[in-house]
Amino acid sequence: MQIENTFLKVSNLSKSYKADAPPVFEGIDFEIEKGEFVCIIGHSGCGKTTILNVLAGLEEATGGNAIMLGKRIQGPGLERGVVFQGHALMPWMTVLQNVAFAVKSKYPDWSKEQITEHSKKYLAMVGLVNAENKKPSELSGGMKQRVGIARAFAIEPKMLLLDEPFGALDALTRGVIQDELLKICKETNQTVFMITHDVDEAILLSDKIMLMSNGPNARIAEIVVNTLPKGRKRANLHHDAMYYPMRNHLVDFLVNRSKDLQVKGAKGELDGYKPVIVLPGVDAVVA
Ligand SMILES: Nc1ncnc2c1ncn2[C@@H]1O[C@H](COP(=O)(O)OP(=O)(O)OP(=O)(O)O)[C@@H](O)[C@H]1O
Repeated sequence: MQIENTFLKVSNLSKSYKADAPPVFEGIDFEIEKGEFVCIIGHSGCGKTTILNVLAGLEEATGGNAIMLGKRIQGPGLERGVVFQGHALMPWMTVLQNVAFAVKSKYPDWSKEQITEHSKKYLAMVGLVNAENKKPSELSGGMKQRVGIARAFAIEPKMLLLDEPFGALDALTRGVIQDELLKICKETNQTVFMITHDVDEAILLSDKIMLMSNGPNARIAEIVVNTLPKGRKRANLHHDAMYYPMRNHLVDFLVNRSKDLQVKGAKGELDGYKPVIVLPGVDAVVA
């Protein structure tokens, strides 16, 4: 089977938490290329976090598999960095120590100086040089989230997994961190899988947006190609001619179409279903 050329290939993934209940999701197929930024959107409970946890190796799928760079994902690994909504910092460690701890796990042979220098480089990237000796309890929510991002980037993961990392932040802080994330991803050609509920965030950041139908029996219903040119800026995004076709398409899905597949899935009528590939404002084709 020729899988080595695809960075990440997810095939026929399904998950059931209870044997006597329908699966949360099933028949999940998608691919991510190196350097791609992919967002996933869907209503609460369709299984987005479960998929991310399978990719992180924190959860086992019931069926199917996820293959990254030719190797099946099994268990957590430092080639994948995760940022959770709740930032999960170690409260007894300083900002620098939180990042350095992760760096030491990834590069156990490095000297203390190397680890410190590397950690500081990533703290600088997220604008936290002056906070390196603070404890998490002394930081704002936005600062904690930046430490989580610096920590995830500092282990130089091949894939970054972001579970609504900005969900709890105010709009201003969120915007600043989104800009930082975009900049770092561009500089490092980072591959990203990100869960968000915010369609504007998805339009700003992503190369493609996967839309999940409602659970149980959730599917990837559509893969929407982001037709807005790269180099996007929050301030003028809404002036782009592609912005409203894109935004309307995403919102229409969430409001109107997200339930459509659920009924068919519950009747077992979706065997072999492939997501529709959509280019809003341009065209719609079935894969
Ligand atoms: N450990 C678990 N045991 C049993 N059921 C679970 C477990 N984790 C998740 N579920 C169920 O699986 C379904 C999908 O949950 P998941 O958190 O993956 O959804 P989600 O799309 O990320 O939701 P949200 O947008 O609200 O975060 C939900 O119905 C949830 O109750």
